[in-house]
Amino acid sequence: MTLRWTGRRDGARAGRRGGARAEAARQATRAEARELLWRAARRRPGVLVRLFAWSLAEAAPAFLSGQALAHALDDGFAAGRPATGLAWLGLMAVAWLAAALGARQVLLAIAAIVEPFRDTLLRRVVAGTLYRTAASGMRPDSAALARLGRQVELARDSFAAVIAVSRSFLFSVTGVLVGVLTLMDAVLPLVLLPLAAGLALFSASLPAMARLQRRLILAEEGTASSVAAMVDALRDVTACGAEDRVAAAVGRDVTRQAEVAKALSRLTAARMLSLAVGGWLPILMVLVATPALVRDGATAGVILGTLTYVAQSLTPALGGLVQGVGVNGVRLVVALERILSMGPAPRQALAADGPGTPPRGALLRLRRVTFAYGPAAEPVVSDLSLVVREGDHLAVVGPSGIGKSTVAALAAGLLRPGEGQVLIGGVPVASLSGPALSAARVLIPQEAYVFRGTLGENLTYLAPGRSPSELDKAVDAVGMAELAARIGGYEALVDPSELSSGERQLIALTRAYLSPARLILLDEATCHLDPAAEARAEEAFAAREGTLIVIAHRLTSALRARRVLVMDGVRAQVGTHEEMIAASPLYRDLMGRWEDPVASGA
Ligand SMILES: Nc1ncnc2c1ncn2[C@@H]1O[C@H](COP(=O)(O)OP(=O)(O)OP(=O)(O)O)[C@@H](O)[C@H]1O
Repeated sequence: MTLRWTGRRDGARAGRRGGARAEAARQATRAEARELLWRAARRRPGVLVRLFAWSLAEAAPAFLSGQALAHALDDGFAAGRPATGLAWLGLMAVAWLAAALGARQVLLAIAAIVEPFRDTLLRRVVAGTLYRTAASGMRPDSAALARLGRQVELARDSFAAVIAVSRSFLFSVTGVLVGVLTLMDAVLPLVLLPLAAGLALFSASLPAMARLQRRLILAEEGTASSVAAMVDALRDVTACGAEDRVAAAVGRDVTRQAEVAKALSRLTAARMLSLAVGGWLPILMVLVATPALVRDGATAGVILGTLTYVAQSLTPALGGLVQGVGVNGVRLVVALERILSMGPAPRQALAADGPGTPPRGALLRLRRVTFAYGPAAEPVVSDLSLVVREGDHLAVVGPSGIGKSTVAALAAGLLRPGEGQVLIGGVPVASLSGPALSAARVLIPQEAYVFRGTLGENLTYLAPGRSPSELDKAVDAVGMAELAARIGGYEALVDPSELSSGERQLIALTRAYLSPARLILLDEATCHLDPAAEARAEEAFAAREGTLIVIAHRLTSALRARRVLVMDGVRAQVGTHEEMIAASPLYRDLMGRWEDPVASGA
């Protein structure tokens, strides 16, 4: 057995690397977000064509309103031909009707783009949660799932809003500019130049606005989370007399949120300025330039038509863009970052294609393995190399949260390393198909899976076709004979809700014992058994052919193992119990505390 591990890095170097890693992760997440949005937009070209066509219909009033009013005035009412005037107004009414029809179809087309996008995100969130639950062996975090579900809804709504407003702006502005040009080309610069200036102002304020909007979303969430934590623990807070401290801590979050909101409202003034310049200045410029325009041949209708274009179409479209992109665009980016920073899509993370047959042998090799739970997170395992030979029995010990379960999940191929490689029997686990991986190793987490069915079905779940005598041997070896008799034998139905946690563990252990896998990983899989039952089960696995790795719940597991892997956060050391007592202060300390009831506080 060999081992190399640099452990978790600390200090300034780690901080710098952490910052660079976080930035790289943010860039990668953004690139992935862009790719997702782009894929969603072009997934159905037919929908895009429909969206374009109905957007034209929706923009009809933007193009026609000024023209219709100008003609209604010049050729109709001012020329004493009210019927002509009314006809032009009627044409405008038809354009509004077309726009109403178009608006409905536009909404349907946008829904056809954003709903599959939402489904993709939701599938990813649910599959990711299931995958992480399987890898960690813990209960699914339903609160986190609900939070991510809300982010998915937010992303869907914001995406829809961004498509709606940017599309509406493009079509309306094109309609207005073409309309103004056909009324009188001399008027065009009076509209176009302020519009360009307004857009430039808006673009310049956008990065700062996006930053602040992002900070506001995070601050709102921070306040909500600290208020929820306070409310949940209200009795504890009162019992400890910590009301003032907790109120001050929550107050700091509220103040932080208020400061960001104030800064954002100052920037909102800049946003209003861009709207004023791009949307209202053209009106002023047209009014001021009216005498000159009249001298150049502009009629009252041209002036009225131009003002209608600006006030009725251009200003609302610009306002929609400023509001829609400034707020919804940022919300979309933040929500996507949240969802994507959960980690890689499960399909990337799990072993998939590859040999359908399990590897020969159960030699486990971790080659310079580094793993972090999120793209920006500090690695839990860093540059770990480990060889556990066929037939070995290794116990993994270390303080809570140091990464023992993570190492077990990496060894079992449930987590894929960010760097390095895991091999079972010389074959990279990442290349094994699901069935081959299942046949090569079994990992039992704390939470044992027992389903409604017969005891025999539960025990032979990983090894169908085992004979009753084989079952008897396994049941006897692991120490569940008494339980099997109490349940009523292999044909008796098992109701998981009627079993204790320890009884469920015994069933899962016997199932693993019966499986063809030659590599067994017990991740605190005996934590609900009493010490004697735990010893019996572990000894049964140690006597079984193959390799055994035990994430120790009690330190007696280390005494039973041939080798011990001690993880202390800086280094990982491996050796026999005696070697570890001599070499590892942490191991000595753990053993000392365990053996000395006063020190251990027992
Ligand atoms: N799914 C996850 N997402 C993010 N962080 C995680 C996840 N699972 C574990 N962690 C973190 O990784 C670190 C190592 O966790 P791990 O469960 O491997 O430790 P452990 O040594 O097995 O702890 P314990 O003895 O308490 O079970 C911890 O800081 C934990 O909070």
